[in-house]
Parts: sequence; C-alpha cells; structure tokens
Amino acid sequence: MLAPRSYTREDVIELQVHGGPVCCRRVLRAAIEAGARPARPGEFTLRAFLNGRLDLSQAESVMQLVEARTAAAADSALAGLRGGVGQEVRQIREGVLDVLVEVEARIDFEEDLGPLDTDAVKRDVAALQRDIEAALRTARQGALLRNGLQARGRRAWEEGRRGVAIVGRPNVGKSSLLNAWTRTDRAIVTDIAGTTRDVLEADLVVGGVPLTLLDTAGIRDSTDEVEAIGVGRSQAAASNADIVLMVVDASAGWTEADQVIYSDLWGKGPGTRSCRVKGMSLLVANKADLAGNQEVPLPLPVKEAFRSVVRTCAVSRDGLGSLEEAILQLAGAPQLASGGVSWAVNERQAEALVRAHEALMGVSQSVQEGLPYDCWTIDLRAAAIALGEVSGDEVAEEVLDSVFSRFCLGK
Ligand SMILES: Nc1nc2c(ncn2[C@@H]2O[C@H](COP(=O)(O)OP(=O)(O)OP(=O)(O)O)[C@@H](O)[C@H]2O)c(=O)[nH]1
Ligand SMILES: [Mg+2]
Repeated sequence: MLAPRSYTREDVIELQVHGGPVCCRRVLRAAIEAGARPARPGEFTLRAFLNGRLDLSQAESVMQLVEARTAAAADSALAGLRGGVGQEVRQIREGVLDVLVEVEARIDFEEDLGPLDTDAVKRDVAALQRDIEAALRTARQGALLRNGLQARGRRAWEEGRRGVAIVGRPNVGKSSLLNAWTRTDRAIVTDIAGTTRDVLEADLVVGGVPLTLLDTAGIRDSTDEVEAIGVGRSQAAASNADIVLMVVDASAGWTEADQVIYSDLWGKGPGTRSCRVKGMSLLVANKADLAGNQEVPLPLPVKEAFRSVVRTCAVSRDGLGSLEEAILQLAGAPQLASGGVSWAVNERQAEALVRAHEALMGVSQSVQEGLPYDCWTIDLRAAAIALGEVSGDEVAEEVLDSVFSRFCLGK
C-alpha cells in the first residue's frame, strides 16, 4: 500500500493542470473504481483527494499515476524552470487552481458532489482578478523605475512620453522648486504671476532613478494669447506625466484657484472618467517658511486624491529630501530595493498577467451566461498557465511531451 501523504498537494495539482481534464477525471475515476471512499459524506472531490480525505488505501494504481507526474514535476524543478519566482503570482495561481479543481470535479461527479456554489466561484474569480491587477500595478511601477521617469525634448512629451510635471496656479513657486531641486537657475523666477510661459525641462537623478522635471506655466484663465497657449501646454504636460506634482502656496492654503485647477485636471478624482491625469499625484505645499507649522486644510476628495502632501521651501531647499522620498515611494522603489518586485519588471511577464486577467474575464462571462463547466475550465486552465509562466511553475512543453510519451497520461 502506498501512503496517501507520500505526494504533495502541489504535485497533484501539477497533474491536474498538465494532465488536462481527461487525465484529472481519469485519476478521480480510477480512485473511485479502485475503492477510494470519502472520509466525510459528500466529499468526493479532488480537493478531498488532495487533502487526504479520500481513503486511497485500495487505489494503488492511482497512486502510481500520481507518482509518475510527481517525478515529472521534480524533473522540471531540476531543470531550473522554477527559478526567479514571484511569490505573489504563485499564490494567485494556486487560487486559480483551487477553483479549477472545484469546477472540474463537477464535470463527471456532480451527482456525488451536489451543485457548484456559483456565487462563490464568481467571488473567487473576482478576487483573483483584483490580485492580478495589483500585481500588474507593481509590474508597471517596476517598469517605470527601470526606464526612468523621463521625457526627452518637448516633442517627447507632446508625443506622450512622460516625466514629472510640476503644475499649479501662478506664483506658488513651481520654477523656484525646479531651480532649487536641480541646483540651477534654469527657470526665470519673479514675483510676477505668469512668469513662466512655456514648458521647461530639467533632468535629475533621484535615488538612482532618472527623472525629467517639467516646469510649467501657472494655470489660470488668461486673455493673453501667449499665456493661454502656455496654460494649454501645462495641462497637456499634466495629462501625460508619470507623476504630477501639484504645487500650492502653504501660506495661502487651498484656494478657489487651486480648486479650479484640481477640478480641471483631476475631475471627480483619480481613476474617474473625468480625470485627465493618468499618472500618480503628489501635493506639494511650498512656501512652508511663510506658513509656520500650520497644515494646509484640504477638502476630503482632494486629500484622497493625493497619496501624500509634502511641505517644501524652495528658497531654503527644505523638504526636497522628503519630496524625493515621496516620489520614490510612489514609483515603488522601496519594494524594488527589497527585491519584492524585481520579478515584475519584465514585459513578457506583465503580458502574461494581462493574459491571465483576460482568461479570468472569460470565466466570469461563462459563469454569467451559464455555459457548460468545460468552457469555464478552458479559461481557468489558460489563466493558470499564464500565471505559471510568471511564477516559473509552468513546465516546459518538452518535459510534458516526454511525460506523455513515457506514461501516456491524459491522451
Ligand atoms: N518665501 C518663499 N518664497 C518663495 C518660495 N518659493 C518661491 N518663492 C517666491 O515666490 C515667487 C514666485 O516664484 P516662482 O517660482 O516664479 O513661481 P511660479 O509658480 O513658477 O510662478 P509662474 O511661473 O508665474 O506660474 C518668487 O518671488 C519666489 O522667490 C518659498 O518656498 N518661500
Ligand atoms: Mg514659473
């Protein structure tokens, strides 16, 4: 007799995914025919099988099949196919496999198992989609960091390439910030509102990440033709930037003019359809030296729109360190430094995450439309395979081929 615990849950799942539905059902059927019995009534699922709650003492041939697959999984591990794994993605994949197992077991054994809890499947799939979205966000942050937050040349940002845009109403100190930050006097600074007329760029390296700062014309309604063109360019820079720093005057607080700019650029807030800013947003309360210790009181939606508020004084350069920290934080640099997202900066992997997400959309649709379980499992399997490509759990084709030719599983 083979001890049921001589294989791991993961091994059987490997069998489940790569052996395909036929193989998986064969294993379950063989187990049942060989006399496997559930320890709890009604628990005649592959999950019970995995958790050792099916009595498999009679099912020796089944265990041999399982062990054959286990050997294949071990082969692939030896071949280094699991190197550089993203733990988050592996967990998502396991979630997908759990759903797959549940659905697949119903294909042949619904009468033993009772109906599938469709609502639970919907909930699980939606949660898995959210997890993938989070992983994608991390991936994009990684890509952002790797490529740098750059925009080279005016044409570059006009064409949609991006950087860190400094926007706000006239005279709040945007140009002074650029000068202080880059330790230059590139931008003209005066106390006349409307000094800056055009987008001005300066390159900077922050924590190893190259940034292109874009100083912009103060945004306001203007009858001056040149200024109005400049304002249009400020708005375009804000919509295309990876990060938008909205600068306000800390000593004046949140003014009506700030609110007008906010509503124009952020609409009903980040992520809403009315929002023109696609990048991440930070609020900079400049002229902190004139504001004492007073915080800038902000309307709640504004507070929620900006991940953080940084106080600066462009004259003394105070607060620039905190500003740099906040930017690196936004760009995901701390995780990158600790190795957490190093897996995520690969375009191919991000593409696989998108594929997994699309496959799960397919599952939701199949559930919604009441399509047969076979349709659900096709997409669930596609999602698992795409995620496996990222986590390194996907075994190479040639390994599978050799397994099929050696053991004739599932075909
Ligand atoms: N006390 C104080 N004054 C500042 C600070 N930052 C800028 N200023 C002054 O504010 C005035 C406007 O500064 P700018 O940098 O030209 O402002 P801007 O936002 O670029 O203005 P526009 O180009 O007109 O949109 C100048 O007189 C600066 O010296 C600061 O942190 N503290
Ligand atoms: Mg200026």
